[in-house]
Amino acid sequence: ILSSSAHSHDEYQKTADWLMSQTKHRPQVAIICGSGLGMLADTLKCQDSFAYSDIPGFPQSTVQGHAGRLVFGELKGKTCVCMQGRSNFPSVHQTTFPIRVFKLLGVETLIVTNAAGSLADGFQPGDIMIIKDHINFPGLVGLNPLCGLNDDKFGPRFPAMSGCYDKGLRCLAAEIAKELGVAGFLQEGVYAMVGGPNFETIAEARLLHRLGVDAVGMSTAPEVVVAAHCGLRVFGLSLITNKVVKSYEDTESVNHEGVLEVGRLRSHSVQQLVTELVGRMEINNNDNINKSV
Ligand SMILES: O=P(O)(O)O[C@@H]1C[C@H](O)[C@@H](CO)O1
Ligand code: HPA
Repeated sequence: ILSSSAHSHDEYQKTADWLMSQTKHRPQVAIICGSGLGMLADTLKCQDSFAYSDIPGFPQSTVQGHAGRLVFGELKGKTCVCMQGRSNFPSVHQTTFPIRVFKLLGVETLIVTNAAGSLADGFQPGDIMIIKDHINFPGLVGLNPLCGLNDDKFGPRFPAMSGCYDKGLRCLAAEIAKELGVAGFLQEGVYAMVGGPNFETIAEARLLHRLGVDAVGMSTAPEVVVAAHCGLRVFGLSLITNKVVKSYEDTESVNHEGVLEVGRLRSHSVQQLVTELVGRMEINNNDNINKSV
């Protein structure tokens, strides 16, 4: 993360141009599939898919449980691009590189999903949390993808982040969850990104709990910051895969395999929820390719 350096506008444009030369799809919605949630990409119709390693300039997936493919296709009548796997730990600039490429492709809405541990007392493993807001701990201490020279073509130097998780989409998702019969394990709350890769100590977990964090993970906030900066509408879901250990009496401990296992158990519901949301969300005409940037 510390060795990050910003990309030039041309680098994003080159990758976007390459993708537009390889696929006829012009996506309106981009979906980042977190750990164990990558199957959504397999359900896209009329797919064109690309290994990250074949896409000029694209960061590689480094997290176990993440496939490392960019998949274009149709979902419920909307053109989507899915990241099947994210790269959590190279640098914040590399991690967020795809977001600006999506903007240049004409995407207007970003959906992010992740696996997270819960701090909130009422949350259980298997719950799905609509992200209401986030605390970007790495960002607060300067590990922020917007650090460095600002690219005014994407957005302002000092962007607002209040309201960066779209309220309309959050309400729509809650309605859909009721209809799908999954409202019983739907939550809404604050996601905190920590730097990882180690899971929290008990003292850290207690601190996060006292700060009002409902769920903690090691991703998502940088992508959302870059998306909000360039004017994308954002919706986020955390799949709660474990309770974060907050007591010295507790003998359980978290591990990544357990995170992936719960991810797999609930992935179908997350997939259904995202699919319906994409189907029902309103999209402005897909005519913003290269307009505001
Ligand atoms: O991409 P996500 O955030 O789902 O990746 C998972 C959750 C944590 O960030 C990390 C450790 O389990 O992997
Ligand atoms: O407990 C956790 N802590 C941090 N990241 C996570 N990702 C899944 N579970 C966790």
